[in-house]
Order: sequence, then structure tokens, then C-alpha cells
Amino acid sequence: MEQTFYKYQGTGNDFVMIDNRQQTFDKNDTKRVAFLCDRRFGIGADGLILLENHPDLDFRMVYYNADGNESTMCGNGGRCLVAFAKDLGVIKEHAVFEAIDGLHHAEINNGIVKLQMLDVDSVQEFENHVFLNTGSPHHVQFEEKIEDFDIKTKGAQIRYGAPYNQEGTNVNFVSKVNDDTFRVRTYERGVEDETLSCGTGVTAVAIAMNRLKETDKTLINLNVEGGKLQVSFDIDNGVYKNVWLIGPATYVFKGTI
Ligand SMILES: N[C@@H](CCC[C@H](N)C(=O)O)C(=O)O
Repeated sequence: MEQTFYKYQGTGNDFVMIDNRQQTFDKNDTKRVAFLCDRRFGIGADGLILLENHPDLDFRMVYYNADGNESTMCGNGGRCLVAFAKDLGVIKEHAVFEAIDGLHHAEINNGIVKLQMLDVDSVQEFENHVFLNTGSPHHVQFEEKIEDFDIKTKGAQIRYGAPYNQEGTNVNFVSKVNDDTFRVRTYERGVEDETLSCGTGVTAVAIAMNRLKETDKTLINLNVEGGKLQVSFDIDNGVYKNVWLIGPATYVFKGTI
């Protein structure tokens, strides 16, 4: 059967979007999802997202990585899905939707999407890295020479190594630009390569940098390979609350396959 799809990107993290409000998409067909995301044989994307009806909220988000497997929360994907929902006429400027990690509030204005992320109450500090979950698992570590760093090789070593092993983690390499700005490059689990941006990743970096006292700001700029994002939060007794991921989300093209 012919499938209509839409392509969106958020700071270069790109997604195939499918309107599944009529439940026509076979959600167990991992090979089909991987094919649609394949950059040579299919449409090409870091992930695929289904927009579905929800009985009480604006919509439901179902997220798959490029490898075809359903995965944990995707921050940039969530922002792109809000733009898609607006383009479909499902929402206006505000949205409340359900994703795998729970409920998300969002706002869209002039192509900029603000997405509320999970509260974070656990930030694990180790000798050379920090680990936290912002809807997806993230390893965060400093890398001075970030521009020349082999993200794919080093990221894969960490992602598949102990203690993460098969379940894995996303891996973020960070360098400090100034007191409120950090440069981030991310190796993404399920894409198994560097992506141009990772929303839950920059959220993890912003929180980790605050926890490590690299910044005392609560609105932090993150420069990624595909553009610029911001993360803001409040801190209440060591818990990061009211966490927002902010940045552009853009329609690219539409087609059938
Ligand atoms: N690109 C995403 C993260 C997607 C999930 C990740 N690959 C995983 O499986 O953990 C983002 O923008 O957050």
C-alpha cells in the first residue's frame, strides 16, 4: 500500500512523520521502519514518528530509531511532531501530548518549538562523566578537541561498553564556549552514528553542566552540528523541574512511497 509521509528536521536531526490517526501503519514492522529511514534505499532519516489520536490529549507520539526499533523519548522529534500537528491542523499554538516517557506540554511560535521535558531527579557523577535520563539515557563527558574528535568510534566504544552494554546509552561530548554556552556532539543509540543534534542530549548536557558547576545559569545555549538550541530549567531541592527544550522545527518535504 502506498504510504504518504512528511519529512521534518530540528537542527538537523531529521524524521519521517506519518499521520497514523486512522491506525493504518503496521507498528510491528521494524524492517519497514528501517527501510523508510535508510538514506540510500529509502527516504532517509534519524528516526520515524507516528502521530496518533489520544482519548484525552491533543495526540500521542510513537518514536522509532533509524534501526527500526521503537525507543525512548526523542526531544527533537517531539518538537518536530508539534510542528507537524500544527501543519495538520490538530493543534494551534499549544499542545499537550503523550510520549513513551509521559505527558509533554509544548508551544509553537514562528517555527520555534518549546517542549517541556521530564523532571530530572537523578544525576550520577563519575570521575570523567555524568549519567542521567532526560527521557532517554545520556552519558555526558568533556572533550577539549571536540572539532577533531572521532565521535562515531569513541561514541560506539562507550555505548556498547560497560556499564551500558547491549541496552546502551546515547553519548554526548561537550566543550565549554563560555559561561552560558556549550558545544555538543552526540553519538545516538539506534542510529549508531553521530547525528547533527539530539534534543534529550542537549537537555542532559545543560543539566549536567549546572550540576558540575560549569555554569550557574538556568537558561543555557547549546551549539550543535546542525544549529543552536536552548534549555531552561528551575532547580528545586536538587531536582531539575520545569525543563524546556527550545529551538526550530522545520518542514522539509512530503511524498508517497
Ligand atoms: N534524537 C533524539 C534521541 C532519540 C532517542 C535515542 N536515539 C535513543 O534511542 O535513546 C533526541 O532529539 O532526543
